[in-house]
Amino acid sequence: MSDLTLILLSAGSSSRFDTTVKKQWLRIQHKPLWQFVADKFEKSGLFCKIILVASQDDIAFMKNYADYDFVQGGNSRQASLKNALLHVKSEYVLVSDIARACISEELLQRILAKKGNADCIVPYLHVTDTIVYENTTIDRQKVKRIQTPQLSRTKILKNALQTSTEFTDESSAIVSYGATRAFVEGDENAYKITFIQDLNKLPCLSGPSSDILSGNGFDVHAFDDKGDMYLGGVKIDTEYGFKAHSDGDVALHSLIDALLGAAGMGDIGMLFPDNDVAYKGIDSKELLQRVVAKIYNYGFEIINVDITIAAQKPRIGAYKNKMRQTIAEILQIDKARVNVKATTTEKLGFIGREEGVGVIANANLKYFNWKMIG
Ligand SMILES: Nc1ccn([C@@H]2O[C@H](COP(=O)(O)OP(=O)(O)OP(=O)(O)O)[C@@H](O)[C@H]2O)c(=O)n1
Ligand SMILES: C[C@](O)(CO)[C@H](O)COP(=O)(O)O
Repeated sequence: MSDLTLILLSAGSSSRFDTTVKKQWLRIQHKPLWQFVADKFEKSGLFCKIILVASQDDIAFMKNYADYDFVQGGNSRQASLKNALLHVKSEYVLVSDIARACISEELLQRILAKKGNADCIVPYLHVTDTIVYENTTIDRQKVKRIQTPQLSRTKILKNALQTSTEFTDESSAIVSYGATRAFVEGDENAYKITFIQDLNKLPCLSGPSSDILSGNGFDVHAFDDKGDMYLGGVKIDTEYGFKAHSDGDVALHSLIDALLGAAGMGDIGMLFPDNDVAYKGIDSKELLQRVVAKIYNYGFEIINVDITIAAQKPRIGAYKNKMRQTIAEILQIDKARVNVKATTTEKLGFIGREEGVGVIANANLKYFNWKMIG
């Protein structure tokens, strides 16, 4: 049985990456980056346990992809690491940034070959540029660029992190604690994705699949003889509204389900339960905005949507253009890619009897093509 646990840190918010997608959700074919990295480590068969640290929201979605041990992250890299360490019992722990996506077998073996030589084994690279610190040129022979993965004695690392000082890597905490660090040669390919331009430096990654992912949504709301009516994000001029926990915008609810369906993200009730007071009377445009943010964060782009409103009443024609405009703005796509249709049901069924409205929607997504940028 291995005495080594792997912790993959994936709870960052990608603020310096500065684009709509979080870097851990870039796709390699269909796989998110975090899964691509985790699967590669898992294949080595070296670990008794693999822990993925991620945000609470992400974990809910990550579970759809793979069965790793997921642990909720904290507000800093170090806080995330401390949360993960609570679940580590093995003598040794290897910690790596998910953002270092191209870790070679050779680098891993170089690190593991030194196991036991020091409390922390660290890969590093030489510096070849001139280094100026404030206004002084310093001896670059004495400077090292530190990478991950880093191999630590679990007990020492846990103790070293019992401090309020924030360290940017494990080895710095361990040295500050008075324990020992040994270096091994790093690897330029183990580059950390920090800025969008770093996507140029990842030889081990192929781009995302160009498949189109489609989803559908269906929702019905009964009329209420009081209240305001909202449909497709637009206030409709009626004397009646919809019975609902939210504002009852059945068109946006159907569209949300279509988007979630295409992304494989469940349904509206899972995200916004209708017994949660937080959503009482909520503007459905806000719900759509939250879903759209997730869709982009998780590495998707929206190609087009199509909505059919089945209503004997009210008449929709005069509002269609405003609905398209409103929805396009929230989805951050051209109005031309948002289609809204309306139909009666020829007086048949509950819609024909003017008891309520039903809406079906379709959405098509593709993956964010980071290869075009990188
Ligand atoms: N609260 C945090 C912050 C960072 N990380 C992880 O630590 C690694 C190194 O962090 P960095 O590259 O800085 O990622 P982000 O924090 O996402 O980036 P930024 O600082 O630009 O927001 C990443 O794999 C990141 O997911 C983490 O697990 N928990
Ligand atoms: C741990 C690390 O990758 C070593 O170089 C680096 O310190 C992480 O820094 P970040 O600011 O959390 O990306």
